[in-house]
Amino acid sequence: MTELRVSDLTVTYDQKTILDVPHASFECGRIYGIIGPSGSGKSTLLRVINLLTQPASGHLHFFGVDVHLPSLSHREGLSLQRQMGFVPQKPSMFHSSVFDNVAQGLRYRKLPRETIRIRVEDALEKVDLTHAANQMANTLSGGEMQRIALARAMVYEPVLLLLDEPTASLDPSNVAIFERVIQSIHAMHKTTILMVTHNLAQAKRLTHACLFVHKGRILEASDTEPFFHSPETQEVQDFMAGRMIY
Ligand SMILES: Nc1ncnc2c1ncn2[C@@H]1O[C@H](COP(=O)(O)OP(=O)(O)OP(=O)(O)O)[C@@H](O)[C@H]1O
Repeated sequence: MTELRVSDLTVTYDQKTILDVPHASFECGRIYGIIGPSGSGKSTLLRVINLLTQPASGHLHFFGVDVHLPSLSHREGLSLQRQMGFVPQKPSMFHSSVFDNVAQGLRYRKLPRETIRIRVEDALEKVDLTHAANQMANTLSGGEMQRIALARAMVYEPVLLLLDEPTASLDPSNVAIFERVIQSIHAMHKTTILMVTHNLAQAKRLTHACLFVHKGRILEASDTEPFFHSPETQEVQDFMAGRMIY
């Protein structure tokens, strides 16, 4: 069942179109990789879906809610945004404890104190940071901060999780931990996940389907197995083989 869809989407900067997506759809409960060369528009696509970038045109069908993106009100945007979790490449930490960093979103939502405590403890356990709950968040390692960001994004149980190159600056052991956490979160909640990644092996390991973005367009989209083993376009074949694409 398709639950997330964008249509007639264009993003322009200085009168130049940098994203042009007539249609893209994502099924509920699957993990998608968004792949493509640098500057092709991957992050912009993620930011449009997260309502951080306003497109020149486009509709978003978000789990039963249809919105015209250029005329979306702040209030409506906020209510949709609260159903999504976003993990950027380099998350910034609030100057407070790990616990407070994860609790912040729930406090904004004015949840009862005890509910917050239970949810935060549960999220910290999932990302294996229970032991660090009372430490200052900005004293932790890059890999641990990335897991705090994931806990922060997951703690209010979003229906959609958006990851923008979340492991790009991590060493292999932290990449492995982060991937394990993603897999266990997905197994537990069946969250729909969209992940921009430059790491092809990671996309193979984690995703059910992939999209290839090139020059602002989605050139290819298919399940992960055929995407990697029988790509249809020359550009994707070249990209997989490590050749320059134009
Ligand atoms: N705020 C902005 N103002 C002007 N141009 C922008 C802006 N944000 C992005 N762009 C341009 O839009 C294009 C797509 O950028 P985007 O960050 O989406 O690419 P990307 O595929 O995620 O790249 P990378 O893999 O290097 O992160 C690039 O040419 C970029 O320079």
